[in-house]
Amino acid sequence: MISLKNLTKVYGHGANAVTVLDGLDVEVASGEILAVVGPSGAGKSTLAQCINLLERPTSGQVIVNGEDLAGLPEHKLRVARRRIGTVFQSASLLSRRTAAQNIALPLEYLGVTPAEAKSRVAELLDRVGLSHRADHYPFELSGGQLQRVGIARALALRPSVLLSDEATSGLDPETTRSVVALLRQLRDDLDLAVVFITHEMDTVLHVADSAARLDHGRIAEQGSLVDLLTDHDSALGRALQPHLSPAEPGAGSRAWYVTYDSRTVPADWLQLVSAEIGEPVALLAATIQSIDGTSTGNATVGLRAEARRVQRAFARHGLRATLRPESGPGIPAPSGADAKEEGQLQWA
Ligand SMILES: Nc1ncnc2c1ncn2[C@@H]1O[C@H](COP(=O)(O)OP(=O)(O)OP(=O)(O)O)[C@@H](O)[C@H]1O
Repeated sequence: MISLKNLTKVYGHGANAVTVLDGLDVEVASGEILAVVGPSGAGKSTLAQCINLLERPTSGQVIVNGEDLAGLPEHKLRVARRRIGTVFQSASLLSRRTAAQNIALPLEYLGVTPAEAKSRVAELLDRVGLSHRADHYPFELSGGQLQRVGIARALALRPSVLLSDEATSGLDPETTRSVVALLRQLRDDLDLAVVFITHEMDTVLHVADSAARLDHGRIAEQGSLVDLLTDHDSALGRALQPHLSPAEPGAGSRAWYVTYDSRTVPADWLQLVSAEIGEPVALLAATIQSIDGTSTGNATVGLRAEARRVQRAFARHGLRATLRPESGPGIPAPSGADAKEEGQLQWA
């Protein structure tokens, strides 16, 4: 497991000081993949460098298996760093070495005997599905294969933490899927704590168990994927949902944005809500996925019924509905009790 406590990184001094990471508290258990997302300049690369101690944090702790690595003197840090394997965006392999020789590098630095290194490399190549490419040079490998070699090399010294710094960025969707599947397999087989830093939101849904959003050097939000996706008010949860372009509601109907607000939404909620409100629910857009066996998702639906009735019906089945702001124009304004109620509603 890895935990970051009050992790802070300041570049420069005095009037030129820039606080790039500002008191981060993050914990990743063994067997968990945490995705860290955030816009450009949020501090993701700096975080990666502080986690693998290529940069010393200005203050705070990087605790791996109970020991604070950030506080270690340089000579001890070299050894302690082995507990964290890093996979970079481009696998950065040595071009004159074969896949097997690249994977062997960390073992050579450590002074492992050639026989031991050979057997460990063979085991790692097998783990990443590249035994048949052992003697190939980087220029003979595809982007996905290069990343697999990078992953094998990162695992050579049996780390307990794997740091993936934009490791799937720039790969095509199919290759990304296969690298993601490999990371999940390794997480399970080796009980790794994985920190997966990315700017690609759609990859997060496929790879992570939990996610944290970094913004201006602070953790703006974090939680398990299911919690984030079933939290109607979570900006990160909403950003993780695939982007949809809903159809227009019919004349006289209003568009409602509906999210799964519980882990126990019945599969036939559409029929149930429709029966309860007493009118057919028009489905304008929807995305539903299963995360760890829990259904999550959102839908945009069109309904004529008055607001409170709609919200109650959805809430009874573990869903939360808010009127979409764009449903206003062209749609008759609510009157009477409806208008009063809707003044109290939160726009999606
Ligand atoms: N060595 C440095 N000295 C001063 N400022 C730095 C240094 N390294 C990074 N920064 C600043 O820290 C902030 C965060 O940079 P960082 O590269 O960590 O962000 P990022 O989230 O990885 O961005 P991107 O997704 O564009 O790579 C930026 O404002 C950057 O200018």
